[in-house]
Amino acid sequence: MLRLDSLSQHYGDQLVLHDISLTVPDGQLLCVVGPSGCGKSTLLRTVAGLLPAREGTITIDGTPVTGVPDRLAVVFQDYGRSLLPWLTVRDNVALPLRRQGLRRAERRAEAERILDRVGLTGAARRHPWQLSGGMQQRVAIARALVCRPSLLLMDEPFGSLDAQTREDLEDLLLEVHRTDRTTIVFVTHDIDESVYVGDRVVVLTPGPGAKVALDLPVELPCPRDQLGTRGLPEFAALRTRVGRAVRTPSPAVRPATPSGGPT
Ligand SMILES: Nc1ncnc2c1ncn2[C@@H]1O[C@H](COP(=O)(O)OP(=O)(O)OP(=O)(O)O)[C@@H](O)[C@H]1O
Repeated sequence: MLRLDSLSQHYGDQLVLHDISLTVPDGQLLCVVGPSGCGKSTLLRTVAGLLPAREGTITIDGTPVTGVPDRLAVVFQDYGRSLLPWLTVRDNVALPLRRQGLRRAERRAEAERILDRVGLTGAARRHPWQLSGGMQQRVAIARALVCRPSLLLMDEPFGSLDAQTREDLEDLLLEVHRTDRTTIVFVTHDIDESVYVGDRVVVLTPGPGAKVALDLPVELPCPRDQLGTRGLPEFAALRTRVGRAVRTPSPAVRPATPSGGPT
């Protein structure tokens, strides 16, 4: 379980996040949305242990986050810079396995297994620059999954992809999540995307000093379907609530209880 207690964050004297408390139960896919510049990426960087919390605490299964936690993986929007161009796709994906002491053949076999899973069978020997943007982001997702993370942080991972590729990768993410039940914190500025992929959507107020404006369970039927789910009246109602919260921030609300598990 990921838990944020009264978390505040600053850059120098600039207050970015103020008094954020959230509990994310194991296996939940939590989406975080909010106006540009409110501090969504800062929140993820703090949870990832890349920035020390200025005030408050973050714990994972009761252990305080004081550096980059074990079994954490992060996927960023900028796949072009996160993959190493001189390595093959397979070796990019296998890279995190070096720390686990596996032999090269074992690392490669595991990487190929994950590549099959993300729909990149046959791409193992190519280089990232020989792939489309969507394929490169699939490689980045495969690399994040190869160590079987217990917590996956995603920072606008599909933000620079075209609409069709984005939908394909949203469905890939949902499929992976349905199978692995990894806890995922997914930052997006896309309100529809947050409702489509999330078990729960948290909206932050504009900064400085962003707080939780809305904490909303998403109780849409699973498995989700791009046309069917987005056509549901419940989807439209949730999207409207999230959209209103993004545009007209309401006073901070109490966080959802841990019992609000995955749908
Ligand atoms: N390394 C940094 N040093 C100083 N200020 C920073 C740094 N990174 C971000 N900021 C500032 O902190 C605030 C929050 O930035 P952050 O990137 O977390 O917001 P965001 O909600 O993810 O934005 P966007 O939706 O546009 O990606 C902004 O005012 C930004 O300018």
